[in-house]
Amino acid sequence: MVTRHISILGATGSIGLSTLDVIRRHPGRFSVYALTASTRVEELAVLCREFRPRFAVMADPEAARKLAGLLSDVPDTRVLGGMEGLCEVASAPEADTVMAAIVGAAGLSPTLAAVRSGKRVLLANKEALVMSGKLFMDAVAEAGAELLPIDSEHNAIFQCMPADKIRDPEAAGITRILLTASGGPFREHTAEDLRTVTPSQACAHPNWSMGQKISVDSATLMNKGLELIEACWLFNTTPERVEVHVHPESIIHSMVEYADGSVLAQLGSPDMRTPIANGLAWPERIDAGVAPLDLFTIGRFHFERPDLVRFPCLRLAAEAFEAGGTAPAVLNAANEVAVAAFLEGNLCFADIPVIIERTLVATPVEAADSFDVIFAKDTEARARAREQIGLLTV
Ligand SMILES: NC(=O)C1=CN([C@@H]2O[C@H](COP(=O)(O)OP(=O)(O)OC[C@H]3O[C@@H](n4cnc5c(N)ncnc54)[C@H](OP(=O)(O)O)[C@@H]3O)[C@@H](O)[C@H]2O)C=CC1
Ligand SMILES: CC(=O)[C@@H](O)[C@H](O)COP(=O)(O)O
Ligand SMILES: [Mn+2]
Repeated sequence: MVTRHISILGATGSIGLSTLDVIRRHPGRFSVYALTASTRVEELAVLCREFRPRFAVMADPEAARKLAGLLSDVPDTRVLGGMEGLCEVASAPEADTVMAAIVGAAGLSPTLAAVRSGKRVLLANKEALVMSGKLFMDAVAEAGAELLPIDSEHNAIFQCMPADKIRDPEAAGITRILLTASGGPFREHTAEDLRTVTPSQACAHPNWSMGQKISVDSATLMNKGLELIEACWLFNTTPERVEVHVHPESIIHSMVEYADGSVLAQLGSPDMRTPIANGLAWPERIDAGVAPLDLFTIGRFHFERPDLVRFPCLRLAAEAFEAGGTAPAVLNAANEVAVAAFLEGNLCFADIPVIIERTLVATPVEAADSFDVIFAKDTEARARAREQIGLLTV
């Protein structure tokens, strides 16, 4: 058994901690090369004491100074700071695998650094791919990186496809991808109710325990919109061949339909350690610490169509993908700004799609010719989204 040397970007988050839980179960198989976080210094210090990585990186330079102080008696671990430090550990030759689990656009540069260094990249940070689409996939191909989907739906789809036809589903006889969605905590709320829901209600996902930003995305259905775009890039397909099925139990993580009428599905308890273990050990299977599925207790599965009137974010994402160029980067930036404003109590939940739509209208689409164009659009769209929030709240 060859030991994999892993850098975890976003180690203190929900995906980061689940990744470390799987690694903890297989001491000979995995070794931790680097752990990174943004501001949660104490949490990263505790993880460093347990896993003894060669590097620990705080995106925030002041936090990096604090971490160096906390780890002054841990000589095995060198502390770095800032985006430079993140990119350095993501591309270091000593690591062969990178878990990309930073939330949002902040993950794009370090994830890209890992891709360009030809690593096995375990992609949880869907925003990086949504923002840069073709540029990102071209970088994967050019560097010969091994991109494995960690997002539960995409990992399920990956498991239901022949491994050598991931980028050529038609050649595999695949006719459709059935992307499942829980519907989020407000699936049965009226449009009126959606005006008064709180951040803590939005973050209380019915089935998954996740970070705040993705939890709000699940509640607006923007998560499914981002995942629709993610599926199109990962599996080289079009939105017409991806159909969202609301499945409130979150047990079927997605399905793949074949020309002969077969539909293959991947099922499991809603626990991210399953797709994470799949990516870490692929093509082998290892224990993830996940309890066996008890279908007798679950009893029934339900399916319904998404309601695009109450949850317009899914429509907005499909339209941005259709518009192409920099539109998905604008969608993503506006969503990040709107979700942050909602979490801070400065925007009503029902106005999240309003801000995104107005930002998309106000920001001209350009050809996505380079990553520089994407980063510039991201900055421009954030400023426009903040302007729109200001207009709405005066
Ligand atoms: N949670 C889940 O089950 C799933 C998550 N994903 C995706 O995985 C990614 C991570 O999600 P999740 O784990 O829930 O998020 P969390 O908010 O729980 O964790 C985010 C991690 O990123 C770090 N971080 C935040 N901002 C920055 C920044 N500006 N620069 C560098 N690091 C930063 C955080 O550090 P700190 O702790 O210091 O703030 C933390 O380690 C997202 O893209 C999400 O969409 C996909 C499928 C499922
Ligand atoms: C665990 C995971 O992959 C999340 O993206 C999850 O899918 C969120 O659930 P819904 O967006 O389906 O509510
Ligand atoms: Mn998902």
